Amino acid sequence: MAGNSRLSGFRNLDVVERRRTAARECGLEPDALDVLETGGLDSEIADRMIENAVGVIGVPVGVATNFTVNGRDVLVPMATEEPSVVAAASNAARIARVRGGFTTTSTTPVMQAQVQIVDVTDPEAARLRVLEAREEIIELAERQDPTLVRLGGGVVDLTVRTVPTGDQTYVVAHLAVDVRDAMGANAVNTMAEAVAPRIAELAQGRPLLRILTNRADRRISRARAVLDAEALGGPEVARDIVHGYRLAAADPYRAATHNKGIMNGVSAVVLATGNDTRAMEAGAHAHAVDASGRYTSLSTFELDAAGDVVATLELPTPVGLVGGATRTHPVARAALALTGVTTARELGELMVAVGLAQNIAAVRALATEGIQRGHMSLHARNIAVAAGAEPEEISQVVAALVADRSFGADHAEAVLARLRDRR
Ligand SMILES: CC(C)(COP(=O)([O-])OP(=O)([O-])OC[C@H]1O[C@@H](n2cnc3c(N)ncnc32)[C@H](O)[C@@H]1OP(=O)([O-])[O-])[C@@H](O)C(=O)NCCC(=O)NCCSC(=O)C[C@@](C)(O)CC(=O)[O-]
Ligand SMILES: NC(=O)C1=CN([C@@H]2O[C@H](COP(=O)(O)OP(=O)(O)OC[C@H]3O[C@@H](n4cnc5c(N)ncnc54)[C@H](OP(=O)(O)O)[C@@H]3O)[C@@H](O)[C@H]2O)C=CC1
Repeated sequence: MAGNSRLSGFRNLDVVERRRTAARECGLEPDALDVLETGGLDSEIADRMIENAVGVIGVPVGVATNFTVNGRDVLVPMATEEPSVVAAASNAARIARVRGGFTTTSTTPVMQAQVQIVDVTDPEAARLRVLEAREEIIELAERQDPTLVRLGGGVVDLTVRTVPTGDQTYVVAHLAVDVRDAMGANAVNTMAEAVAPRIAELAQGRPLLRILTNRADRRISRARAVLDAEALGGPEVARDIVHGYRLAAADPYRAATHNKGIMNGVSAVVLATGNDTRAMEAGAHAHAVDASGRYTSLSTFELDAAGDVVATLELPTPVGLVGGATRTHPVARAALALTGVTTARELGELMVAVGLAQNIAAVRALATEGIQRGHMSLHARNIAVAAGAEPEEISQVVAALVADRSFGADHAEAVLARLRDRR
């Protein structure tokens, strides 16, 4: 948690000053974020993390300001290669703050593993035979992870489905497990492999796939924010934001982009905290398919009786504070310390608040001046560097590109050549 996340002028500090300021606001030691200077990972650690390691890739980590979540200020670490993402999240958090920021809730952190049984002659009866052994199967599963059970987690449910396919109907058992502060994939996969032979015996079939489902629809985090119409730019802007959302709700072509904007924020926090970006993305896009099978918007925007915009977002949040790279990656540890979260649920809720902020900023820009002014002004620094600008030339090239509202590579090279000619 931060004492105060409303750090106006934070952007004008240099990188070291920003680290010191963020650490101070979050009550951390002054050097607590210094590991971010180098990315925290050398080839030796990398070699222990993946196979055939040949090195590491750097990704910038920024801090989003202005966030209030459930009445408490928080500074948010975001790892992203995309310009304007951190600015946009901070911008929308500043607007949401006017009406108290983000309110979040979440379910118990339940992940599910699937056990597929093939070659079953009587799948409907097999389903019931497996359910009749519910207690025995749950006990066998929980024996695999005494730590989790000791921490108050463990199996919360056993369900069995029959899944008809072209030539046979599979029996598919689901183990639903409260994984506490873990992402939980390894934990539930171990359980699934342990119980599969017994389930197959009961079903009188052959066990095949035993793996978690990334459709983590029993582990949901939710965020809601009221956006003051005046702070958004006035009642017309508020109405146009809702029109922008409605297109995403009705049209899968727009929904994919709308949801990508949400994931700009979510994935950046997932990556900064050493969590599994693919699991989060898979869960989110599966959740974007509605009951009729149509891909739609993950968020909603409505006008309330006062004419303010109320924005909501619900997402599966398969993320942890233990396991995976969360404790082995030094940057992940520093990033988690910055957030001050103490449970995986709080982390998931924070991610959803950031996703909603990102979505609000993008849709507001699209419903008003368009995305290019804000986004390209910040991306112009990359364009200037790609055109060959030296550090002392970058700000002049950026200023010219923004003034000309022209961001092509040829134009940047021409601006740079003119600048050098004038010297
Ligand atoms: C870019 C802004 C924020 C400019 O917006 P602005 O109104 O020019 O900014 P401002 O200078 O008035 O500052 C307002 C606040 O924004 C923040 N801010 C502003 N600039 C900075 C900066 N340089 N560094 C750090 N923070 C910045 C900062 O919090 C600041 O308040 P302060 O704290 O200073 O009092 C705005 O235009 C915006 O929100 N645009 C949306 C950009 C966006 O969504 N980018 C994502 C990439 S595009 C994409 O991939 C997704 C998309 C768009 O396709 C999704 C979709 O279609 O839905
Ligand atoms: N499809 C997918 O998404 C897949 C993802 N993965 C990967 O799995 C990894 C995550 O798996 P995960 O199970 O979280 O990792 P771990 O197995 O590393 O961590 C979970 C274990 O940590 C121990 N633990 C200690 N403290 C806690 C606590 N407070 N809450 C919960 N558990 C605690 C538990 O038991 P104990 O101490 O006994 O270990 C638990 O089983 C990620 O790296 C992910 O990329 C893997 C396969 C598939």
